[in-house]
Formats: sequence, C-alpha cells, structure tokens
Amino acid sequence: MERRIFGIETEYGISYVPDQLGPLGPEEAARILFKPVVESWRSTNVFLPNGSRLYLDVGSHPEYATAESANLRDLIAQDKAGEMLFADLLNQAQDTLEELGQQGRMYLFKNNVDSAGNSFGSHENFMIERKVEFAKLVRSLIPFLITRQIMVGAGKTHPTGPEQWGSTPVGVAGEPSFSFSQRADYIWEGASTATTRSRPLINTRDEPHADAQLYRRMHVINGDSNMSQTTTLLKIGATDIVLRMLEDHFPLANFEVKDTATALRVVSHDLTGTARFELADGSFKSALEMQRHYLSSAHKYIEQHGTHREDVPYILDLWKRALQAVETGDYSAIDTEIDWAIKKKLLDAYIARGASGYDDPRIQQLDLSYHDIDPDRGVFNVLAKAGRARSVVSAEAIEQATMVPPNTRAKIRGRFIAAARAAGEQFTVDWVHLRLNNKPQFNLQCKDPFESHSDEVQMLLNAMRQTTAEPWSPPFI
Ligand SMILES: Nc1ncnc2c1ncn2[C@@H]1O[C@H](COP(=O)(O)OP(=O)(O)OP(=O)(O)O)[C@@H](O)[C@H]1O
Ligand SMILES: [Mg+2]
Repeated sequence: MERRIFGIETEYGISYVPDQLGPLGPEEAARILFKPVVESWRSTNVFLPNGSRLYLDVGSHPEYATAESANLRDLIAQDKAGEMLFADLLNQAQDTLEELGQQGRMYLFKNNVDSAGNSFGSHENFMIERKVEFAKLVRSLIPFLITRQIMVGAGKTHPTGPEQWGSTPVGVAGEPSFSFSQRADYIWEGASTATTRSRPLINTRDEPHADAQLYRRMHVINGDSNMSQTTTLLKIGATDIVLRMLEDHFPLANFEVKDTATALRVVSHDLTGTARFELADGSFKSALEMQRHYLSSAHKYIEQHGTHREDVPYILDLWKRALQAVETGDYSAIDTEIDWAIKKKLLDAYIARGASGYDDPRIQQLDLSYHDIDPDRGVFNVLAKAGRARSVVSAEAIEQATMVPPNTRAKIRGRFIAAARAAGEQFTVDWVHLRLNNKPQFNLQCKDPFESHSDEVQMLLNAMRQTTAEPWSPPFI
C-alpha cells in the first residue's frame, strides 16, 4: 500500500515522590493530573482539536493516541505533541499538589516498565487493505518485529542480570546487564486478541477505525516507547517498508520462529546480535542475520519500486548504520539517533567516571530519568537540547501539532470539535463518528481516514457560524 495511515498510542508511567508527607498512589496522582481535562471537558476520555485522543483508562496509565497521520513527520510531531500536552498537565498538577499541601514531585515517564516490574505499552497502528491475506501478513511480519528491537529498542538496565529463560542462555544470571528493549521480556506470543494476560506482538482484534470492507488495522503492541524522534522514524518507517514488501508479495525468506517469547528475550539481551534462536523449520538464525536480509531486500524493493516517502533514504541509511553498530560494537555512528545507544553512551560514561555498574543506584536513576518527559529535567530532553540527540521535526512543528491536526480525517474531527466547543454544543466523537448530542440529524461517519474535507461537516460548521474554526489552544495550556 503506497499510502498508509499511521497512529501511535503511548501509555505513560506516573509517579509521585513525596518530600515528607505521605505518598500518593498512582491512581490519585493520575486523577490530579487529569483535573484540568475534567474541568474543561467533563471527562477523562477526550478527543482534542488536534485530532488526538487523551485518556485515562482503567488502571493509572495516562494515554495519548496520536491523530491518524498519512506521513511520518506528521506522526512524529503528533507523538511529541502528546509529551508536550502531558508536560503541561504535569506543571498544573504540581501547582494543585502545592495547593493541597503536598510537598513532593510528580513525574511522567515515557517508558514501558515500572519499578514494580509491570509493563505498559506503546502501540503502533498501520492501516492495511482488507484484501491482503491478514493471517499470512501477520505471520510474516512477526520475525521482523522480534528482531527490529536491535535497532529501535529504548534500552534497559537489569541490576541483577536477565532472568534465565528456559535452556537458552541470555547473559549471565546475577550479573548486571543492559538490553536493547524495555518491552521484550513481557511479550509472550505472536498474535492474538489479548492485550494483557498473554500479551502478543500483534493484537488481532478486528477494529479498523475505517471502512471495514476496504481496510484493516495492523495493531503492533510489542514496541518500546521511544524518546528519540529518529528512532521512531526508523521504527515506523522500516516496518512500513516491510509491510509494503509483504503486501506486494516481494520474495522474503521465511523466518517463522519456533518460540516467540524465547526469541524476543534472546534478541533483547544479546548486544552482539549474533545469538541464534530456533526457527520453526529447525534451523537457527540470529537477529543480525535476519535484519541484514530484511535490509538488503528493502534496498532491492526500493530500487524497483522507488522511494514512496521523503524519508526512505534516511531510514535505509540509519537501518544500515544500526546493524553495523551492533555488529562491530562501535556505536559512534548511531549514538545521537537510536534510543538504546544514546542511553548506553550516557550510562557507560558515568560508569567510566566511577559508578559501579548497571546496578549502581545512580545508573538506575539515570535509566529512568532518560524517559522523564519534563522538558527541563528529563535526561533525554536535556541531551537533545545540548545537541546530543538528533531530531526530525522542529520544536515549532511540535507545538503546532498540539493544536493543529494532520491533513487526514483528523482535520475534519478537529474542526468539528473546535467549532462545537466554540458554539457551546454538546458532542460525541470517536475515530469514525461525529455527533451533536442535541441535533440527532448531525450524526456523521468518516470512514475514509485519508479524507480531510467533508461537505457535511462544512455545512455544519456554517450552521454553527464557524466557517473557519477559531485558532485554538488547549484550554489547559
Ligand atoms: N484507519 C486507521 N488505520 C490505522 N490507524 C488508525 C486508523 N484510525 C485511527 N488510527 C489510529 O489508531 C489509534 C487508536 O488509538 P486508541 O487508543 O483509540 O486504540 P484502540 O486500539 O482502538 O483502543 P484501546 O486502546 O482503547 O484498546 C490512534 O493512534 C489512531 O491514530
Ligand atoms: Mg489505546
């Protein structure tokens, strides 16, 4: 599929660290965080005028789902806009805490594991055509998803080393270590409709958020949340290219693995990329061998079919450099572009200056602080400001994305929401539907996510005397 709709959902970790007074549980902290949202929208589950969805699900992980984007730069700007919106809510929560007499700090982390060892996710959404044989596409994509973590993982320290996994050695038990991925240890199977208990790589629940006759949504749930924009670009961009090859039946080796959970853990904990795991046909392959095959196939495919997105040459180049870095152990060519390498460089520098190792509490703290979304305190953000993390979109584009939807169906939704709010109309929206609660005749479906204009919505806006939606800024900024 040449054109595609993308979306990223991110669950954030929340914590409150008291100075003196008693602690605040994550659920209460999340409630305080969402106070301005509830005051302004009377709900903890809202679609914003930038087309995104901001919500607090069961449990206490605030979530931001980007608006549907048709290109990767819009997607990255939307993803980063989510961090900005939450950073702003965090500031306000801090004020509320002070008013309540609580002396302490609230934190939001864009990572995937909390201190109690619970995992939470970052989900990627890729629109695909219904006519493609879904089960086959899923089966063929899984080996790529298992091994791509060596390029796009967010990196994680393990103070007591990796847990031993079956008979497969993945590092030395008890010895502090570093892995490519945050999330790999928490995924149990290839594909299923489950999201929590036996968490799969791909969620196969059939909810296309589009015309179900024409489309499906590939819902990848095993990825790490990325701080680095270039890592997100590689993660989504390389997966898009592999999906294109599979959709076009471009010849790719069959790397179906024997045991998904084992393969994921072996790959994540082996920084050489060379540890082999068993495939379904009884042969053994390493992550590097498999990724080299995907990359060389991608080059051939792009030579034949052309670059379909402006960033494809960069994506292929970063993909190549990431594999070379893993192969040689020299990370200097990627250590401003790939999350795990940016993080590892920082941690290793601290260890070289005297920290005792990956189990040192200061190193543990740095590992966590890398994901702190506060613009001035978060370690990744501080590195980025110092020019040590490359970006894809400008700070202005990110700020704009907190208010302006991408040029897709999200634009229709965003204008509808802004206009209905300005006119004081009660409304109900989801990814597909737009409704005015008190005018049941206005009950619209937008089943084509590529469509950025709707005559019906335009008429409605006219009726609400909002031919152009007013410039809007989030009421909680
Ligand atoms: N047609 C589409 N194809 C691909 N992605 C889409 C499409 N429509 C919307 N999306 C994206 O899918 C994501 C949906 O997020 P949401 O959190 O609502 O997830 P969900 O999987 O539907 O439900 P939940 O998280 O509540 O289980 C968003 O990032 C959105 O941009
Ligand atoms: Mg979701």
